[in-house]
Amino acid sequence: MKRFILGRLRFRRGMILVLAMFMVVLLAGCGGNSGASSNTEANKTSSNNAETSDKAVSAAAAPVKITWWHSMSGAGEKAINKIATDFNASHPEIQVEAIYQGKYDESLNKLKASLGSDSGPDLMQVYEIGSKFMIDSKMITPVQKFIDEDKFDLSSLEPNITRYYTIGGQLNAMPFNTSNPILYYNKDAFKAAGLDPENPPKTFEEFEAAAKALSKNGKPGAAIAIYGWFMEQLFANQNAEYVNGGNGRDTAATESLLASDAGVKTLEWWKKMVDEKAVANLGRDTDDTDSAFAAGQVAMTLNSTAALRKMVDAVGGKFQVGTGFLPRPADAKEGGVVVGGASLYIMNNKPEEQQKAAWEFIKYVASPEVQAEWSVSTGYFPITKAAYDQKVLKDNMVKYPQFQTAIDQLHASSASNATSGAVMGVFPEARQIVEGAIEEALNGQKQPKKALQDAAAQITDKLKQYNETVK
Ligand SMILES: O=P(O)(O)OC[C@H](O)CO
Repeated sequence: MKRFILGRLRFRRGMILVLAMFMVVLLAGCGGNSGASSNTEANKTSSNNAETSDKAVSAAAAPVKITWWHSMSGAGEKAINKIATDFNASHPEIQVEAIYQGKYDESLNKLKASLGSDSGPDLMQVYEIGSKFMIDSKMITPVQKFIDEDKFDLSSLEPNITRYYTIGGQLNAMPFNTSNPILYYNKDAFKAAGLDPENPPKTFEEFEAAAKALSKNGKPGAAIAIYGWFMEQLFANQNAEYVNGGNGRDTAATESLLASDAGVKTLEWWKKMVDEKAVANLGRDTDDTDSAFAAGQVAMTLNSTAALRKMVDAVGGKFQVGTGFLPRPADAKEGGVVVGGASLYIMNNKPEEQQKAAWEFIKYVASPEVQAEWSVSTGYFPITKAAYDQKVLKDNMVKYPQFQTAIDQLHASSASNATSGAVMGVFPEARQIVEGAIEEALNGQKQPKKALQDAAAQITDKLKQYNETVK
């Protein structure tokens, strides 16, 4: 593809330069022996022609412009802007404009609103749970098309990552920012509470015991945000599927399994800790739990590895930040985490030249060098194994060994439909419904099982409606 675009531009540029040089030689020849003034004239003419040809070159070489909508703020946005700037500097034939469009939900809604017009982007970052919707919408060109045409080698990509985005036998989007949820804990507070700072809790039971030990005078020792992603991950960590149809991967999901044993066990555990005042309920936003953790108000929390750079910076050495795996019930022997974060889609309503330029950019973003820098600047782990050989990543691991946890957790996850992640077109809505159910249970409005059953019925209903529309 790059060869195609570059080839066309270079051919045009080359032809213009050859013509310009021919004119210069011709005019210089015309000046002949006519002395200094004639030479000056010839030089002028030559320089005029060169100027004309430069203009022609720059007009002919006008870069292909592509817009990239993304949802990264803070450290992520800074890193994204750097990627785009560096790419533009090294690829003058393509210019990428990165535009922040709000959090994942918001940017996807903006994309939906842009459908039917060409006001949308060329390249779109969509969170993992938007995958099925993006495919069913038929508004994308699967990256598999470019991979095949370009014979792009996927072998160095993390299989656990491509597994998530391989739906319908092909890679529809290129993974970009990949994460999983980890435990963040305050090593100093652990020491003070008589807990082992080098041995974070691994099970639900150990987490509860640690949270109690860290609680003081009715002030909870931990906080967990009401984030549907955690429920999804805590299911996978018990190797439990979230929807039927092999987690929606074998056949289209028609039923939510939210109220199954894995869900009930998880929500009962969570509610018990809130009732015991071992875990604080600070609402849905992980920014609030992060702030409480960074301020030393709670000593354990859960969040994406994507928050790691920000967290380490926010704590600023006030205490030692420890990281651990996401806990699971002691009797759950298998499972693992699902790849979170987002991937990049090429929109199919843009001219072919722009789609190819978007693919060029994707390849750059997937390179070991860019992935290593991206990982160090954020906490997302690299999509390619080759990034681990990059010095910048190696140095960062030495300085911040916490960055290793999510990678180890990813590699420790067993491969199954549960850990590949659920697939459903109504996932964004389903996540909101789940968060409502968790709230109802934690606030005591409903028993955990009842809250989950009601939510599961709503999701199943949405799945039914959705499946009707995509038939
Ligand atoms: O915060 P991120 O980017 O790690 O994403 C978390 C979830 O996967 C979003 O659905």
